[in-house]
Parts: sequence; structure tokens; C-alpha cells
Amino acid sequence: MLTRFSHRKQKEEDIATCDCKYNADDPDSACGERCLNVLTSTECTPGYCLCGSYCKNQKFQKCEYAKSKLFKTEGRGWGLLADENIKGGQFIIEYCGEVISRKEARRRSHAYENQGLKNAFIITLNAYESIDATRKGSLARFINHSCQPNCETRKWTVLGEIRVGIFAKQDIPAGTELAYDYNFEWYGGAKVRCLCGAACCSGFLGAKSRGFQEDTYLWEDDDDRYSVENIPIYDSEEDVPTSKLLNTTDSSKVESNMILKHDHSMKMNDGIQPGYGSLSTALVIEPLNSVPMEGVVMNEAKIELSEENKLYQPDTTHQSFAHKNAMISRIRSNSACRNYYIQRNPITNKRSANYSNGRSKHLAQKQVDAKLVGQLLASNEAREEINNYEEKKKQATSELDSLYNEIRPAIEEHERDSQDSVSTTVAEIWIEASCSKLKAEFDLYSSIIKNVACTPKKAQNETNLAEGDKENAVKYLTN
Ligand SMILES: C[S@@+](CC[C@H](N)C(=O)[O-])C[C@H]1O[C@@H](n2cnc3c(N)ncnc32)[C@H](O)[C@@H]1O
Repeated sequence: MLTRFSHRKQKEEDIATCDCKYNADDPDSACGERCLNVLTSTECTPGYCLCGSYCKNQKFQKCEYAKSKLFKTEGRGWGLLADENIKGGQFIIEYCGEVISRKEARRRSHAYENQGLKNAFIITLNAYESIDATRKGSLARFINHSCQPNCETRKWTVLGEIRVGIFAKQDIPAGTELAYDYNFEWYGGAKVRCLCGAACCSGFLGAKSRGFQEDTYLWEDDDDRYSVENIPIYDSEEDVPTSKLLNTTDSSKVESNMILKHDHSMKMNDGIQPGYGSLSTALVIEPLNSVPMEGVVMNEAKIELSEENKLYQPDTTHQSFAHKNAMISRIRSNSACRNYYIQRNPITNKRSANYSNGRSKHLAQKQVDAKLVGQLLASNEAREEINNYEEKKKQATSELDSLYNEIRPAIEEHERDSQDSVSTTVAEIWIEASCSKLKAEFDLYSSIIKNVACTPKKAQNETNLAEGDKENAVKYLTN
């Protein structure tokens, strides 16, 4: 059962109805694959489906799970096995847990980290809600990650609420371990070795995530600064020297960085890595169409899991790393929605690169130094005008920056799951602030152009500029 503190009551006008009618000769007639609700990943609401008790589209509501059972893996803790043959596309089990706000999810994530809980899991449901399967959940929380999974997470609308299910990607014979791609978002801390054993294994949980790639080796296709051969000591004069960063990093992290940078082709099945033993775990997973996870409280877990199988006993064979990091895995959205592309710098087409310390790299154009241009001009009025526009531009930029931080959770959710919509309100606020910034920049640059072209310049000996500035000044005046 999905553990929600309270279910929202679905308004009658929001109930989606299909036009299926039960026909005893056609088993698919009662809300099979052709059902309008099935096609939009929405379960039929009892009492509002003409097929009545024949309706096959109420699997979450009726807990129509495939048979599965727990087993002990090597190095990955508990896992879940198919206990019957499962067909491709079949609903296997609901991903259950406490539905909490994103803010609460962040709070719990830190708390779990501090408590050193391993296997703490929170899945991000959408920009506002998460599912925490740490204390309460279904067997789904024992499904491990694989880089070549036989299952996937999908979001379904059930009685007006979004719920997450594990579905078979392919036919799965009985006795096979169930696994889906966590799509962990790695935010920092220890890198956890993936032991899925797939030929295409990406090596670490969260290795494909943006944070992980920025922190380790990859960035953009044409940006070779982060290639394995070119790990920079300094990226630019603005950067903190790498050696300083390394000094502040714990040794286990440095060790795993080194492995990644120098040995991409390492085998992923060569056992538990030393160095993770002392770390502690808190994961946040976001289902692709889906949900993220964070931690597990050993003695409070209820349901079929705890007693019989003694699931929460200390596990010595399991990698006993506890990630000091919070990872987020995604759920792929199967619902149609609008997409808005929100980025911090609306002018740059390329995604702007961010260092793990949150500062961004300059990938784009060199900025005109408005103050310097002002100093070249003889007219006080022109100088004032430029300074004025420069001030407005700074203000618009800082407004956009603070807005970005405010709506960051929604943006990040959107970036992680491109099919998940950023709400129209958020998008509109963002567009408005971006336009203000663009306008401020436009005003500034047109004022500079106008004044450089149309007002008298100071004689060079009057400018009192440093040598480098003089060179730039000549460029501004002549280009
Ligand atoms: C959602 S839990 C899965 C159930 C878990 N095995 C347990 O015993 O509670 C996720 C945790 O399982 C482990 N895990 C899952 N998939 C893994 C993999 N492919 N490689 C290594 N560890 C994995 C990691 O410790 C991860 O934090």
C-alpha cells in the first residue's frame, strides 16, 4: 500500500473517463491497451468506468503485483527476484513510501546522513513532493540498480494523485533479479561503485549524472579541459587551484576520483572496493517518470519486509559504504507536458558549466567594460548614462540570480527529467526576469555604441588609464 498521510480527494470534474465497454468475447475490451486512460497512464476511477468490475485498469488500486521475493545479493545487500514469469510491460509493484515535501525530503536526507544510515532512500516524485521509503515502504525499495535494467519506473495518475510503479521492460523469467536504472543524481561526497555487472556499466552509482560528470571528467563535447588526459590544475585565473580543493577533500573521495580519471575501462565486477568501508549512506532517487530515495531506518520498517526476513540486520557482505552524498534518481515521466528550457544565463546557448563549488565557468562572450568605456568619453552626460545602464544591468542580473536560486528545485527537477514540466508560473516568472536582464543588457550596449560613436572622446593623455586598459580602450574606440 502506498503510505500517504492523507489522500487528496479527487474532484469529480477531474476524473478521467474512458469509453471502453466490456465485451466477453474480447478480453482487451475492458480497459486494455486501447483504453484512453491506459494510453495516458491514468487508472480508471471505480464508479466512473463502464466496465465496472471487469476494468483491468486499476492495478495500483487493487495492488495487482507480480510475485517477487527477497534474496541476499553479493555486495549489494538485499535484492528482489521475480517469483514468476513476468511479461514485458507488466506492472510489477508500486514504489511506496511516505509522501513528503521536497523541503522535508532535504531535511530528512541530511538527518539520515548524519545518522549514518545506509540504504536510506527518497525518491523525487515531482518538483514539490518526494517519496521516502526509509521507514515505510513496499518490497520495491529492495530493487537494486542496474545499468542494463530489466525494469523501469513509471508515473501513473491514480485517483488524481501521481504514483510510481516498477514495470517490466522485457519478459523476465522467474528467478531473475529485478533491477531498474536509479538515475541517481550525484551531488558530492563518496562515489559508490556500481556492482550491477552489466557490460555497459557506468562504474559508479550516479556516474551519468551532471554533478558526477562535472566533478570527475566529462563536460561538453568540444570542451577537452576535462578529458582524462587534460585534468587542469587551473582552469582560469578565477579558479581555485585544484591542489587547494584536493586539500579539503577527504582521502576516500580523492582515491575514487583518481580511479575514474585514470582508468575508465576498469572492470566493474572485481569485488568490493577498499576505501568505502567507513562511509555512510543517504541516497535520494528520482524515478524516471518516477521517484527518488534516501535511507532506511533499520528497526522501524514495517510491512512484510522486516520480521520474517530480518532485513535490517547489520549486513557484513553488503558494501558498507554510507554515501555522505545525497543522490537523486529520476523517474521518467510518461505523462505529456509542456517543456520550458530554463538556464541561468539566457543568452548563452550552451549550458553554462558549473564547478562543484557552485561557481560557473565563463564559456561565452567577453563582456564590455562599461566603466572603462565611460572613462574614454569626454562627456559627463554620456558617462552617467552608461553608468546608469550598467547599474540597471547589474540589478537585473542579480534579480535573475536570486530568482534562479529560489526556483532551483523546480529547475533541477526539470533538468533531471526533461519530460517533467516546470510549472507555467515558474516559467513565466523566469521568462520575465530573463527578458528584463536581456533588455538591461541591450540598453547598456546600445548606450555604449551610441556614445562611443556620437560623443567626443577624451584625448589619450587625459584618460589616466593603466597600460592594459589603454590597449582595451583603443580597441573599444576603433572596433
Ligand atoms: C533501494 S536500495 C536497494 C536495496 C538494498 N540492496 C538493500 O539491501 O536495502 C539501494 C541501495 O542498494 C545498494 N545497491 C543497489 N544497486 C546497487 C548496485 N548496482 N551496485 C552497488 N550497490 C547497489 C546501494 O547500497 C544502494 O544504496
